[in-house]
Amino acid sequence: MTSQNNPERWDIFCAVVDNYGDIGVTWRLAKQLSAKHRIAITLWVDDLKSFSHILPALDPALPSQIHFGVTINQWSDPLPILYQAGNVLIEAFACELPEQVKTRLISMHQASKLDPNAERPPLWLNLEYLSAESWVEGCHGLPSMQASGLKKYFYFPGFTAKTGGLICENELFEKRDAWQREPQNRLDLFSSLGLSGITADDEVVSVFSYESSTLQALCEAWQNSEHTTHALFPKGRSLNSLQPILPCSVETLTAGTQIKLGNLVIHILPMTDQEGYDKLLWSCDFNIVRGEDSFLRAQWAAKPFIWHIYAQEDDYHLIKLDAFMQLYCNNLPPELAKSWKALNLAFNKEQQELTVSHWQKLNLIGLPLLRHAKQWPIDAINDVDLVSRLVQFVKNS
Ligand SMILES: Cc1cn([C@H]2C[C@H](O)[C@@H](COP(=O)(O)OP(=O)(O)O[C@H]3O[C@@H](C)[C@H](O)[C@@H](O)[C@H]3O)O2)c(=O)[nH]c1=O
Repeated sequence: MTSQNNPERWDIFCAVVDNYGDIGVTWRLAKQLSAKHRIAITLWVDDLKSFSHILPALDPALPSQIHFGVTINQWSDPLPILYQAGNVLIEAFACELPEQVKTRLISMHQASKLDPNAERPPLWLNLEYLSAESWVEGCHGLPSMQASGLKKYFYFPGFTAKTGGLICENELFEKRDAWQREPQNRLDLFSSLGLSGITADDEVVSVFSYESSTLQALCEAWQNSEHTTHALFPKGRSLNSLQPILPCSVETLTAGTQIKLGNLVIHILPMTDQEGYDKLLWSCDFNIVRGEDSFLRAQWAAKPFIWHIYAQEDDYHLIKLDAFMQLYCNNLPPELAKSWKALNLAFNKEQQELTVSHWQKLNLIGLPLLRHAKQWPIDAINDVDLVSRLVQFVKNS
């Protein structure tokens, strides 16, 4: 089936490695291609159960269903639904395509070599992970010749004009600004999430990170600080690090639970859909985020943040962290840049005391950082978002 105004049909394949990032990014991509460009998108996902955590309306038992105009198919072996080649085929993050799909691509390729009128295979792209490293510009868009003679192109998201860009929906910033202009919105959101006792003057921090001993250190600092801090933790990995300071076992915590420790109130959040999570980021004073998608959404939220980067072998993630921090801090006053970088580095290296001391310094210089956080999305988008660049890339290929 194709969409009303656009005859194109694209397939996206996503294997959920662990966590929610792979499906989080591909789901945003699929929704935007469908909504903005009216392309008929089929998203094939191998783990619908994980997907349902960020799309609660999804029924993991169904082999095929439609949400936000996107057809979502179960990817199991063999595929429960016949793969019918469209115009474009995206494999997310180098996932290994199903045999049936590869066989189909090869037979289409061979047929089109013999007969110029035969249907051509779809344009095949591999969507890569986001990185701010400079080599990305040189690799974005390069083809790789497969043994079958087919070409696969590497599509690299990135922060500069020569990369594939960043996923950002139309009018996202206008919607965010309208939300943030009205202070009641955040209070209404908090109460709709079952959070009570948050007043307009309280500091609110969201925490969606991996396990880290620095979380305990930060919580202890908030506990002893002079003002009230509300720390919002979606049920998940970051909570494991708080066990030593919790009065009960982490396993018994459910959404809505509140734990008061001195001037700190820890709230356990339900996981919401992505639109709900965006609003949460817009509503907090500070966000601790991770991985790829929440990291980008924290930037679009125009609020200061710590990025807990996904750990890689030989500490390669620290190189990626540094590349991003250089870029993010380009237009920041040197002292502030130093402080924000030091905080992020200390958090990622699990240096507890340093994290706390840099956090405390950051509070003193909070306002310029907030101003920077507001300007950054406008600079980072570099005129055109990822989906627009991707559609153009496909047209030019
Ligand atoms: C907390 C929360 C998150 N989310 C979404 C936001 C994101 O789309 C997604 C989380 O994804 P990330 O922030 O990328 O973090 P992650 O740690 O879950 O994913 C990671 O997975 C690894 C396998 C990848 O290699 C990493 O690069 C990274 O993407 O969950 C919700 O929709 N609702 C929620 O309540």
